[in-house]
Amino acid sequence: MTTDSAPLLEGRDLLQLYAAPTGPTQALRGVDIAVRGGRISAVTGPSGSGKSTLLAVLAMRERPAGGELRHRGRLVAGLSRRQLQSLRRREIGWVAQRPTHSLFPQLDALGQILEMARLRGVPCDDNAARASLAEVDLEEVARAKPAVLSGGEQQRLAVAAAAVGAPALLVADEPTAELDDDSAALVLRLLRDRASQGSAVVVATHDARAIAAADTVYRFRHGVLSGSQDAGRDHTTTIDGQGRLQLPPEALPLFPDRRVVVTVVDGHVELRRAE
Ligand SMILES: Nc1ncnc2c1ncn2[C@@H]1O[C@H](COP(=O)(O)OP(=O)(O)OP(=O)(O)O)[C@@H](O)[C@H]1O
Repeated sequence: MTTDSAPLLEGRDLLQLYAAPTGPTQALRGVDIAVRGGRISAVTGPSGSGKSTLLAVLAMRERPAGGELRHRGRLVAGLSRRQLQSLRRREIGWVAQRPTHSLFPQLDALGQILEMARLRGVPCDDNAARASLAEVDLEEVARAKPAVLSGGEQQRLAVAAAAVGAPALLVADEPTAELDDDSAALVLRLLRDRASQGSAVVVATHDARAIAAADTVYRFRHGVLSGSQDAGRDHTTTIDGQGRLQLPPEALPLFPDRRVVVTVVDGHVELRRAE
């Protein structure tokens, strides 16, 4: 398990470029990030802001065009293809934005779990695999292949498979996007369980349910990390006669132009940046 003092992954000045008809798109522009075991990190921001790109770089599916990524202190760029392949297979769980992209089309749900365990070198028999499916309420489709599952079932299966054996790094792109509240709660509980077993969990998300479940929220804008916030820090403040309140200093970078959308939900108030 990675402790708080030693990040599992450290990205410095990460840059990613993609070719586009109008010239290169800078999908990541100088991103610094440290990812630690035992925590859920949520990466959020508008569509096209670079969330998926960051996840692909952190999961070592893409090499950054610039900057450096270290894994347990070691430069990822210095790993051989074989080392990288073995690291990805054994230590990194990946849930693609389209869940079928991280599933084996020819295997049924039970087979997905067993195959992932085999690749990862984790002991797993049929009973253990069925227990993994039960965590996301998929026991009844144990013999179904991805093509016949609903979008939400595919998504839950992709998360369950990626989470087999609590990999050191578990990266999931929009893991709750297709899910109703009950299913989202199962997935978020599973992610929390793996974090408590030591996994560093990183999700890209627009989903308030996933953001609320995270320990740290990173906010992205135009490929730049515009702020981060640790959960669980309560601040007591007063509201004046006109309804004004003072935000804590660390909340201010979340509202660079000082415009805020205020929503009253279920007896509490949410503040978010006006887009
Ligand atoms: N393979 C690619 N080729 C070319 N451009 C790409 C590629 N992948 C991403 N981009 C561009 O890079 C930028 C960041 O995209 P990315 O998918 O990382 O954003 P995102 O925040 O995950 O968006 P969404 O919330 O819509 O999934 C966008 O401008 C996108 O068009």
